[in-house]
Formats: sequence, structure tokens, C-alpha cells
Amino acid sequence: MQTVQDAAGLRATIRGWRGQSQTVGFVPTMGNLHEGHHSLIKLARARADRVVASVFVNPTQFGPGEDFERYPRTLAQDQAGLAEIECDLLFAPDVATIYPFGAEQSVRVHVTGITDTLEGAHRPGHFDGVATVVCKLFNLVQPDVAVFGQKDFQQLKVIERMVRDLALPLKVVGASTLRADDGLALSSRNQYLSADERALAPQIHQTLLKMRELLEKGHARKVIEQVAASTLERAGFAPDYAVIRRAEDLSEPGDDERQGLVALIAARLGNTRLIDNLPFD
Ligand SMILES: Nc1ncnc2c1ncn2[C@@H]1O[C@H](COP(=O)(O)OP(=O)(O)OP(=O)(O)O)[C@@H](O)[C@H]1O
Ligand SMILES: CC(C)(CO)[C@@H](O)C(=O)[O-]
Ligand code: BAL
Repeated sequence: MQTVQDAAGLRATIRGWRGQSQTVGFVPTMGNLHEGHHSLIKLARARADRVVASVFVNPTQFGPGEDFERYPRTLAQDQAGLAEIECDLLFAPDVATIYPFGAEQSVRVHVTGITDTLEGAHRPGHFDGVATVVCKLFNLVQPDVAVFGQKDFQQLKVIERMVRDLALPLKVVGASTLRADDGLALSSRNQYLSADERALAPQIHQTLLKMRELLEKGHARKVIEQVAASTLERAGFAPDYAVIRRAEDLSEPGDDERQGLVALIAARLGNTRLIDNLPFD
């Protein structure tokens, strides 16, 4: 597998593939790759002739006091894993390649509405950073298909909307969340957890399952959300939110709505912030 760090090298390889009428699938990541990321690569491989992954820890999507500096950077390990699953090309740019005029000076992509809530409300500016870097990566790679994990459910919706509203010529595919045997969603941030915290962390998934069960039994949404938040608090989490929303646009459903819903949780455990969700259909 080839690794390129600059835009010219990336474009040259992709131009060669295009010359042979090959389609291109793309999986953007922040690295420290695990089986969840690998499942995205495999899905891209099923949808396109060639697969490009990117590893870039994007400074503009981290807020002050977040974990940009300590985010795990494991490029050699990532390269080995990607080679094993036959990814064709890894794009691993540095910050100056993505933000030649400095991260603060770049043109920003702002997706309105859907970014005001949940992750957008708790991480101000986060989705501007995500949309901007993903738009830029799309322009560099020019993929036919891009794969994103449903684990970052709101991110997937934001990207779908950006692609639709800016008429970007590619298809966005959402991939289901890979979990450890005990239900914890695989995530690079899981390695921040102490042994005791790791033992508690699956309670997020258990709470999502409980939320679905209570909704199916006919309990009121607001009550379910309160029960979920207090269950998490009692277990030692500090929840940012534990809510049921419309999957389509993350707006609040009406009291009697039961179709097309998703439960979403973000909660801190010690110094680690974890997110997860469960679509109900
Ligand atoms: N467990 C998982 N199953 C499927 N896809 C995943 C999983 N975890 C992450 N992804 C997807 O991989 C892509 C890259 O995500 P990212 O590099 O942020 O991974 P991560 O391990 O979730 O890290 P973080 O802890 O920072 O959220 C995203 O589209 C994300 O939704
Ligand atoms: C999509 C992404 C690679 C943009 O930096 C990031 O938000 C992620 O890893 O989910
Ligand atoms: N997986 C979303 C990237 C972030 O948390 O910044």
C-alpha cells in the first residue's frame, strides 16, 4: 500500500486509476485505526474499484481544552493494518498541507440547523471543522463513494446534508457500529479509560438498549430520557445528553411518534468523553 503526504502525489495516483476508468472509494479518519475503521474500508472496497483512506487529526474540529494534543497518533501501526486489509492508498497530510494559510485563516463550511444540537451544542465549532476538512478532503480525493460510521451519527447526517446542499458528486454511505463483545462501541478514545472505567463503559450501550425497550413498552420519551440520564449518573458518568430524536434530522419527535427514531448518548467518564447511539428501526 502506498502512503502519500502531499496533494500532488495523491492526485497523480488517483489520476492513473481514473485513466483506467476505475472508481474510487474513500474513508476519512483521524487514525489510530481499529476494527471499526477496517469495516469501513471493507465496505468501501465492496462499492469501488480502489480505496483511499486518510489519516489526519484535524485541529479545527477540536475545541479549547479538548484532546487534540493527546489524541493517539500511530501512523506506522495504521499503515500496517491498512496494508493487511488491502487498502490501496493512505493519504496522511500534515496540517500545512490541509491549511496552507493556517487553520484559522481557512474558508469554513458551515452546515446550518442540524449542527445546533447535541454534539454541535456541546462542542461549539466542531462541525464547522468537520465539514470544512471533509469538504477539502473530498476535493482532493474526488471519490465516487465515501464511507462514514453511524457511531458518529450526527456527523454522518451533517456530511449527507453538505453533500446534498453543495451538490458534491459522490455518494455517502453509512456503516453500522462495530462493538466489543460487551457492547462498548469501538473507539480510539476507549484507550483513555482506566481498567475500572473500561468495566463501566458498556453501560452506555446498555442504557441505549433500555431506552429502546422503554419506548417499545409505551413510556413517554421525556421520562425515558430522564431515567437514562439518572441511570448513567448513578453509575458514575457525567452525561452531556441522553435523548431520543428523529433519525432524519435529529429534531425532537412528537409525544406519539414511534417511527424513524434514534437514541443518542454522550457522557464523560473521568477524563474521557464517549458517544454512542442506537437507531430504533
Ligand atoms: N466502532 C466503530 N464502528 C464503525 N465505524 C466507526 C467506529 N468508530 C469510528 N468509526 C468511524 O470511523 C471514522 C473515523 O472515525 P474516528 O477516526 O474519529 O474514529 P474513532 O475511533 O471513533 O475515534 P474517536 O474516539 O475520536 O471518535 C468515522 O466515520 C467514524 O464514525
Ligand atoms: C470525518 C473525520 C475524519 C473528519 O476529521 C473525523 O471527524 C472522524 O474521524 O470521524
Ligand atoms: N469521531 C468524530 C471526531 C471527533 O470526535 O472529533
